[in-house]
Amino acid sequence: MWPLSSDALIEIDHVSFGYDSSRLILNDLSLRFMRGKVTAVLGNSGCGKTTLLRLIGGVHAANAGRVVFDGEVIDVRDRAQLYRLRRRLGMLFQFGALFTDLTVYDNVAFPLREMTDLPEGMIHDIVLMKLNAVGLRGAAPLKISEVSGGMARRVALARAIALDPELIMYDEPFAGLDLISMGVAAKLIRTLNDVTGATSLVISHDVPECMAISDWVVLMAGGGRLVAQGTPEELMNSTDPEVRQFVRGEPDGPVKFHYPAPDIAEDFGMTSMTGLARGKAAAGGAR
Ligand SMILES: Nc1ncnc2c1ncn2[C@@H]1O[C@H](COP(=O)(O)OP(=O)(O)OP(=O)(O)O)[C@@H](O)[C@H]1O
Repeated sequence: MWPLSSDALIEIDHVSFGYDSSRLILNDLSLRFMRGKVTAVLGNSGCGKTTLLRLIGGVHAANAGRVVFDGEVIDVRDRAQLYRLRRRLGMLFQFGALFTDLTVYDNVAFPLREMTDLPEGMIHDIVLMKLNAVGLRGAAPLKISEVSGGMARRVALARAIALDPELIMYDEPFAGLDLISMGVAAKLIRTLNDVTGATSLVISHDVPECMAISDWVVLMAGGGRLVAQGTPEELMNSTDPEVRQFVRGEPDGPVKFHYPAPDIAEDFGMTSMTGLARGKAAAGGAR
């Protein structure tokens, strides 16, 4: 069911965007991210998922259309508005982007010290509370260089929620994690969303994890094209060949293995190939 606009914290309204004029990355894209929900944006590498997060964060301006945050159209030229909106937003980057020389504690304290005038005593309590929420209160004195990749991801999550954001954006939160750490991270995203009442936006390639924790799933393809959206159940049960191929990770389907290329015979200088040879070459994968 297409969500109502009043329930949306973020609205992407007919947005087109390209880093340069020669190629559109997002093409007339319209989406809504609902308050209090976990929405996953899935799609192949390069389809524009991170770009979409950048537009929501006001890093880039849309060439056409509007990005609306809680009823306010984001205007990247309005520094005061951007500062205000970014205060309401927590971002978990692909590889954590932590300060490796600082302790776990100081990493989480960083945004509180930078963005607020809270006394150290209060910062101490908030940091330990956030670390407790991700199960790492005991790791507070460790340096980032001393913790595992999965733990570092959880520290980054504690830091992302330090200022109690209304919107938490996760860029590839499961990348590079082993299966157990992946399950822990996925469960944490869901739990933190529900406990804090935040709205979460997860971009990822990991279909099973996203299906397990999301209320709504958006599937994008190259050129920022929206393939489908719906509940995880709706997408898992979809009969659309493109959706099926993606959610089931099938190698064959409408999404081609080969990047567009000239005819194989032409590339190998075999323009006079027999019909049989052509058939063999095609069976070899030139789909
Ligand atoms: N700063 C930039 N300048 C120019 N082109 C860029 C820039 N950032 C991304 N792109 C291009 O925009 C396209 C979309 O990139 P984007 O990172 O949004 O995709 P993605 O879906 O997040 O990919 P992935 O899943 O691999 O992270 C890609 O073709 C990429 O090369």
